[in-house]
Amino acid sequence: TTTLGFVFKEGILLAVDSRASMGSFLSSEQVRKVIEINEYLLGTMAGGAADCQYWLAYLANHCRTYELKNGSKLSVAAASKFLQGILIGYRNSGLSMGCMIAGTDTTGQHLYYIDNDGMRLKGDIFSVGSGSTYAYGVLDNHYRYDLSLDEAVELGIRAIYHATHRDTASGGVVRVYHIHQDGWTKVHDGIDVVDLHYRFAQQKGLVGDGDE
Ligand SMILES: C#CCCCC(=O)N[C@@H](Cc1ccccc1)C(=O)N[C@@H](CC(C)C)B(O)O
Repeated sequence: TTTLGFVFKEGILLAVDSRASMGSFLSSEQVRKVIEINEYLLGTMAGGAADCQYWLAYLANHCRTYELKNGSKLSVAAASKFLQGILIGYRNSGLSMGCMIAGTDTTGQHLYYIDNDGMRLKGDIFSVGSGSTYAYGVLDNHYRYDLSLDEAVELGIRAIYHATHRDTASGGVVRVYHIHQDGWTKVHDGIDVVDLHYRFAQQKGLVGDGDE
């Protein structure tokens, strides 16, 4: 998996791949690694598919229950802290989860990283998953706070593409979400990384894919 998120002047950009694997076996190219917790919160998944799916759905349920009971929404900080509390409770029990919780609330847009150790970090740029080192190479090189939405989308796509090219556990399609003050918008629901490969190869003037 390669997932990434960064804060920029127009909000937060999230981009993920869609591959699931079990060792060298490719179990899916269509996983949805961004969970739409509600219209103002998104979660990303990396690590154990079952662990991520279950606990992010559990968080979504908690957010909805809280809203119905209290007539107000949980902040991004509170929602991410709730997940952290669960993972702390299951420390050393074998959960494998590297998640981001990103969203908008009355104080603006916020991005958190949470993992199975119970680590919770607020930040401006994260990449999580087996391909994250490759994505950071692209992100750390080209990130600017002042990116326009189109530039941010382009950067997210490129960073995920390069990670899927080098990391065998990442691949499939790229999904991109934009979080802004009114909630989130799905920008791309599945760009095939093979198409991106040949598009970028063309731009580089590589006729084939480099191994003629
Ligand atoms: C579909 C299916 C089976 C998925 C098995 C399964 O969880 N694979 C994991 C890798 C893993 C993790 C821990 C133990 C073993 C195997 C996987 O593909 N994780 C990706 C993200 C999830 C959300 C799809 B990514 O992190 O590579």
